[in-house]
Amino acid sequence: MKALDHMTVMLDAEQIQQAVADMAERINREVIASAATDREPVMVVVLKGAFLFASDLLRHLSRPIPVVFAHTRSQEERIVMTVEDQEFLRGRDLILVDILLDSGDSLKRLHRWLTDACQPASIRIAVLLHKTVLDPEPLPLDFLGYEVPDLRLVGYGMDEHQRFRGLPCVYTWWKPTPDLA
Ligand SMILES: O=P(O)(O)OC[C@H]1O[C@H](OP(=O)(O)OP(=O)(O)O)[C@H](O)[C@@H]1O
Ligand SMILES: Nc1nc2[nH]cnc2c(=O)[nH]1
Repeated sequence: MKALDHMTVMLDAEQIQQAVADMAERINREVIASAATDREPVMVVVLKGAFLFASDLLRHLSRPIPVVFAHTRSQEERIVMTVEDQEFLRGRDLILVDILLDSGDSLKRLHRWLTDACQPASIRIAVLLHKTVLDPEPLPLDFLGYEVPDLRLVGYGMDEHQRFRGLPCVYTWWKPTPDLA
C-alpha cells in the first residue's frame, strides 16, 4: 500500500490487544479489586497519544471507573486539564495512562504537576510501550506492555504530523523518499 511504504509493523493488532488484556487483568487484580466502593481509582489519560490504548484498556476493566484527560506534549511545558477535573483528582488513587515512554519528560512533568496541583492519594503509571533509552532517573512503571527499540513509532495513537493515529498496529516509521510522499 503506497501510503505505508515507509512503515514496517513492529506490533500487530493481536499483540497489542493481548498486552492490553493482560495489563487490564493485572489492574483489575492489583488496583480495582481492593478499591473501596466509595473511592474508585480514576484513570488519567495522556492526550493525544493514549486515546486508543486507554479506551481499549477501559473496556477490559471490571468497574466503570471515572476518566479524566490531560494534554501535554514532550516538547512543551504546558499541561491542559479542566479546573473541575483537577479538583476531582484531589485525594484519589490515579492510574496515569500513556501510550509511550521515550525520554520520560512528558510523564515526569505530568507526574510532578499532578502531585503538586491535584494532591492525589497515589499515582500508578500504565504505559504500553517503553523505549529502551538511557535515563539516569527512570520513572518507575507499575504496568508495562512492551519494551521497544529506540526507533520512531507511529500508529495506535501515535502520529507523524498528526496522521496515522487511527492505525490498529504500531509501526516503525522513516521519512518517505520524495517520490513516495
Ligand atoms: O517520553 P517522551 O519523550 O516525553 O515522549 C512520550 C510522549 O510523546 C508522545 O506524545 P507527543 O509529545 O508526541 O504528543 P501527542 O501525544 O499529542 O502526539 C507520546 O504520546 C507520549 O506522551
Ligand atoms: N509519534 C511519536 N511520538 C513520539 N514522541 C516521542 N517519541 C515518539 C515516537 O517514537 N513516535
